[in-house]
Amino acid sequence: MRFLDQVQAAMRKNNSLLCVGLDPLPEKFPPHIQALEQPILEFNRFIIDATADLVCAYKPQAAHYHACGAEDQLAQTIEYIKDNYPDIPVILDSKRGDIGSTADQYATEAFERYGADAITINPYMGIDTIEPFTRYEEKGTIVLCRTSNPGAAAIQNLKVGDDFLYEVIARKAKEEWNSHNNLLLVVGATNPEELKRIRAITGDMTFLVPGLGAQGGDVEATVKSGLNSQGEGIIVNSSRGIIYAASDENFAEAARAAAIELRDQVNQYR
Ligand SMILES: O=C(O)c1cc(=O)[nH]c(=O)n1[C@@H]1O[C@H](COP(=O)(O)O)[C@@H](O)[C@H]1O
Repeated sequence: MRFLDQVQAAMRKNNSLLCVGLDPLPEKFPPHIQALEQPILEFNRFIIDATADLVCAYKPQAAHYHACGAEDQLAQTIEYIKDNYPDIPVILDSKRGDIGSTADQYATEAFERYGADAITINPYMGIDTIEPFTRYEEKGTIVLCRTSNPGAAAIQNLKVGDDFLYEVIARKAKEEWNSHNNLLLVVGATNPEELKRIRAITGDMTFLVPGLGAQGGDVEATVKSGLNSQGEGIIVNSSRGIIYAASDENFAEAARAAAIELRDQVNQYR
């Protein structure tokens, strides 16, 4: 099934626009998990089992695995989701971007080595660096448009003629880069005004919206600015706010409670 169909089916089945980010930091795990041979995999399994009926996607963040040499646990985490919760798509967040021949390798890594259903990429280098991902028609390619971080505006809100740079990206994504109908955009929840402008440019395109929870994005403003005409079109991510809701032996129950709370807050404004 194509990524966009998968994510929409999961949104409807679980009545949820929530994506849980799997951003492991072993020092934040409860001691009994830290002591295990594969702590990241075990931690992720608990989080996944506790939240799989509450989400429309999972998003492992690649640097959190690469930094501690845990690529095998990233692969096993994705395998675990595929084996146990095949209806929930996996977004590999690695924000790739390089010349075409190198991008080919990044696409092979994400989609074939890890079996991810979608990847985040950086569009800075242009169409020939995006195409190696979008040519995997069943997969989702999620392009950074207006990111959630404090420094984003200094670049992404530069004026290009009458438009902001992020608006140029949004327009190109819709009109030039989406020939396989499998492109999405990253738009941070910390910027509801920008989210509204990008929605106006892109029609019903789907966005990955990180920045709620730890980064302080406003749920009501995010949902009201981001929804498409179907009352969907946003995959709302929270990582730390859910997976580190508690760091004692009840961490999985706490993660579940935090996921329910955010899912319900989002649904309240749909
Ligand atoms: O592409 C992303 O996922 C992303 C884009 C963006 O603009 N801002 C952003 O925070 N992210 C990622 O989303 C996650 C947010 O984590 P929390 O702030 O803990 O919810 C991290 O994995 C970030 O790398």
